[in-house]
Amino acid sequence: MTVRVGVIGVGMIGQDHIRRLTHVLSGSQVVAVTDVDPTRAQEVADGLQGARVHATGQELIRDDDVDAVLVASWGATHEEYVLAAIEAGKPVFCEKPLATTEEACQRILDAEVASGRRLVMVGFMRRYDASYQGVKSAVDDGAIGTPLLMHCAHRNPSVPPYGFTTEMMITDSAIHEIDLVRWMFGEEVVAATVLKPRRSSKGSDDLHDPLIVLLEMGSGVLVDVELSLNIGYGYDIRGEVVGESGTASLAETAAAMVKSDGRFSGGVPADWRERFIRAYDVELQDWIDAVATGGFTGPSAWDGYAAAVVSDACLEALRTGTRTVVSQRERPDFYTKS
Ligand SMILES: NC(=O)C1=CN([C@@H]2O[C@H](COP(=O)(O)OP(=O)(O)OC[C@H]3O[C@@H](n4cnc5c(N)ncnc54)[C@H](O)[C@@H]3O)[C@@H](O)[C@H]2O)C=CC1
Ligand SMILES: O=C1[C@@H](O)[C@H](O)[C@@H](O)[C@H](O)[C@H]1O
Repeated sequence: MTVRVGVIGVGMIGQDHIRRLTHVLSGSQVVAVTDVDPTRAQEVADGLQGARVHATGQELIRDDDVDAVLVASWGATHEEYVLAAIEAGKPVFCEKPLATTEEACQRILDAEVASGRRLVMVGFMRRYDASYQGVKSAVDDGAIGTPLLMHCAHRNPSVPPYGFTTEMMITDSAIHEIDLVRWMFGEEVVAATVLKPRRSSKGSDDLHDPLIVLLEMGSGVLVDVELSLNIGYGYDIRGEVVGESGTASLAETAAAMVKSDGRFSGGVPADWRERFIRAYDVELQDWIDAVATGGFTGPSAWDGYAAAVVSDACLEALRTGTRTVVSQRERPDFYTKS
């Protein structure tokens, strides 16, 4: 079966996912697109054979020729599309974040549970990255003993000078580490603290860049996340778990290390598209395969909700400068199989 996909939001990642669905992966075809920028939607459709442009996301979701929906519009718009897809009984891949508030995520959970079918997958692609999977294997196998700490760095070369706020450093960027550590350690984050180091002059005046986020896991594992969103030199994602008897770290990602003239050097990825290119491929193929067989896979709406709750606690910690306890609702049995 070829899964006929409709894409809502055809900006950077929407177009990148369309490229992989069309040219890299198997079993799917992009048959419809929409965007609040109709010119952009038309340009993207023009590059696809026979894809139609819908005036709205709601219209695209109702299209009988669309089997499954991919949401890649701005975070605050995700809720209405995910809810509409659930109502239409269509599988939906939603880019992170699932929604921007805990309340919005709760509405999605309630709707999905009421529908009786697992339809939502959230785009936390780091779970599909081979290097993160290697670190997780070392943790799970006991190769480094009981885990105690994790150090993470999330460095973007730059973010737009307008429109990218300090809060988005949490909701848009740190949300990846928030999901990652829940997956890595198989437990929940119970408290969060956000520290504001000396401010970089490279970001806009109202951006407090960098930040340090401290996440306390239920078992006592402490995670520190450095968020530097105007680091300049490239897109650099780092992670190291410290255990009682060893450490496990993400490897460097350069394809080659060149040694010459008494020096060594290797490339740093330009952006998330380059760094996680394989992870996005594997993630979306996994989704297409699950949709084709009527099953479900990957990070669930519950994972999206759990990350949002922690993200909200981080925002509170950022506002108040204090350690903030995370409290989440009881996990419905519906999500036990994840
Ligand atoms: N998993 C990952 O590593 C990444 C995930 N993302 C996520 O993907 C989403 C999109 O991000 P980008 O592509 O970077 O942004 P973008 O700004 O490049 O693209 C978003 C597109 O959505 C359109 N749009 C906005 N509101 C809409 C609405 N109500 N209905 C239809 N279209 C709408 C915009 O016109 C734009 O074309 C965000 O949720 C972001 O957090 C983005 C980059 C990487
Ligand atoms: O999701 C992403 C962006 O939206 C976000 O702005 C970046 O900081 C992340 O590294 C990238 O993966």
